[in-house]
Amino acid sequence: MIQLHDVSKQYGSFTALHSVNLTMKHGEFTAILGPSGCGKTTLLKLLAGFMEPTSGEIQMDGSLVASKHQLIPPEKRNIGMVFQSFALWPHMTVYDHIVFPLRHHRHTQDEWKKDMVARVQHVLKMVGLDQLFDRYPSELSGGQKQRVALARAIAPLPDILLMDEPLSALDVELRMDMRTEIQRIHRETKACIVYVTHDQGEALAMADKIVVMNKGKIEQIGSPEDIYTKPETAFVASFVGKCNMVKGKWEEGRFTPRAFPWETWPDIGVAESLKQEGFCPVRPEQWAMADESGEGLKGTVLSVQYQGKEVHYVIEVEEEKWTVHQSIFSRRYQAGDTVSLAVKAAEQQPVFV
Ligand SMILES: Nc1ncnc2c1ncn2[C@@H]1O[C@H](COP(=O)(O)OP(=O)(O)OP(=O)(O)O)[C@@H](O)[C@H]1O
Repeated sequence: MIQLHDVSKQYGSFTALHSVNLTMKHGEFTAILGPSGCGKTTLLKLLAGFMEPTSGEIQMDGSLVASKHQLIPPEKRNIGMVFQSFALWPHMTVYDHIVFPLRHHRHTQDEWKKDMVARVQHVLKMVGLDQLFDRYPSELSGGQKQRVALARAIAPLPDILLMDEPLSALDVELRMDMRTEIQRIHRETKACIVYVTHDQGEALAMADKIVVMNKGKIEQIGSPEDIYTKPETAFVASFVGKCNMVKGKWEEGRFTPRAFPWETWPDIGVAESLKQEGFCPVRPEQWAMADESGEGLKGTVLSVQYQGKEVHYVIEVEEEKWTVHQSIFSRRYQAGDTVSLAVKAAEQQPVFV
């Protein structure tokens, strides 16, 4: 188990992390999600032991590994690391890359030290590279290089696997394949994975737990479903999935939009904190859209995009622009049409609330 207690990190006078409290359990897949510059890599570097916090403490399995006065270096922690840039050694073959950590990682099991060839073969099979053991990095594709980096990190079976945007250098299709691969490796190794990304799709698809960060602070911690369906702050609502933040007033479990005081909407699972701020976050797929004679708020279609399974509309409602997704089987509208928008009742919502 990893525990961060009130961890802050300053670079000179700039505070990159503000009093972070976080627990990551054995075998848990945690995604650290946030925009560029929010402090994700700083958090990962602290977990790896590349630097010490300015204040606060980090514990691993109950032992103090980092504080202002103490720092257990990376090689003494049972961790593996995978970076966006692969960081492979050009003069070493695939085989050499996997043997290296087995020789040097102080937590490698004795059994594997005795028969490293067998362990390398096993790990290369896990990542689908057993046929390419004698290739050099220059003879591999981007996806294969990332698999080598992954195999090198998991070979000594670390307790903790730290991954910093490991898929961002790969093309879209390969990224999808590698997501499945990483999930399988997680199941097989049962490592505690800390996965840094700014890609919400990646975090929602893979993680057991998502930590959403903004400006060096944690905004929300929760399961992918919780983060998506019950965002607690306006930032989380709009960063994780496109959310329309409708302003208004909550009274007796119903919401009245400020611009349309004659309307009231049901509670579709809105967090208390957002109710207090006077927001109703509505996901693009939570709108029911009808023609201008229908019930609800009136708006004008600004743009229409066909997306295969859905049609994405931007609707102008009282000078605000809202995003609305409708199934391709629903009635189609054109730019310039007047439409009616209502929030679907909870039982009609396409997502769990
Ligand atoms: N060594 C440093 N000295 C000064 N400021 C730094 C240093 N390293 C990072 N920062 C600043 O700290 C903040 C957090 O940086 P960090 O690299 O942790 O962000 P990030 O969320 O990983 O961003 P990205 O997704 O762009 O990699 C940024 O504003 C960055 O400019």
